[in-house]
Amino acid sequence: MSTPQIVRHADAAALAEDVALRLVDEIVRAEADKRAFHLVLTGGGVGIAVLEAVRAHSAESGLNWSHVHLWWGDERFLPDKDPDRNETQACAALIDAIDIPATQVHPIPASDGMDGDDAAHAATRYSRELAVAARGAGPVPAFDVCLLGMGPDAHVASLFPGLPQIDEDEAAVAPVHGSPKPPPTRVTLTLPSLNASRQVWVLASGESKAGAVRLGLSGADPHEAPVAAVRGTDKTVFWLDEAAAAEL
Ligand SMILES: O=C1O[C@H](COP(=O)(O)O)[C@@H](O)[C@H](O)[C@H]1O
Repeated sequence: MSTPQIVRHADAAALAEDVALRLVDEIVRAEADKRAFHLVLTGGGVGIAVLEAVRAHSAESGLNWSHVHLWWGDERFLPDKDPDRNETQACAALIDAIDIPATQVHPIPASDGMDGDDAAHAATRYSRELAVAARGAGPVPAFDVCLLGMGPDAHVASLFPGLPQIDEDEAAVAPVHGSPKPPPTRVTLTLPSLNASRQVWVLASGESKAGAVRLGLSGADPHEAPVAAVRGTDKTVFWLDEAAAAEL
């Protein structure tokens, strides 16, 4: 488990641009090393802004996506193509514009998919897909980079303060009911899955996130501030703008 590093930028635009450039570097390095690159995507304002910036750099540089796998840290359990699904937003921001094999895009099932509106079944289905990709090396692949937006309440993925999923240590993926942020039903990777990532990148911009950033970096109880518990095996980076860093 790694000690968090902090990278500060003037504003959200500069933050998204820098994260996008670093991500492109990581993808290029994996290609040079001839290895697959497993990337966990996030929803939320900065997370989607990062994907838009990656799209621009991908087009400029002719980035090769053939070795990249895209996963999601959480999903709002809504029908396919619903504009509030993290997948729908990621497709509009990036995925529809890149040449990536469809079999390497791994969305969390929608509420009108094979499992109907049963979020528990959807979570089980996703954990099976992760296990297959891990090829026996564990319940999930060792993700190369895990992007995590963070709410003002210090939630990451769909691990919310006061909800039980933070303590889930067996299932790789969990259903969430009664989320304080709409929609109430979600599906989330659990803490052991997120923390199997080589690099965890927490993205936060704006003054509403300043208190949560402070908690995330000061050893707070993960039941009150789930962001305090996410750490990569090699590296953890909190990418902040000045407003989000104001209480450090
Ligand atoms: O609902 C969600 O919100 C968070 C953060 O969103 P933001 O707009 O406050 O940045 C995101 O991390 C999560 O993936 C998503 O489902």
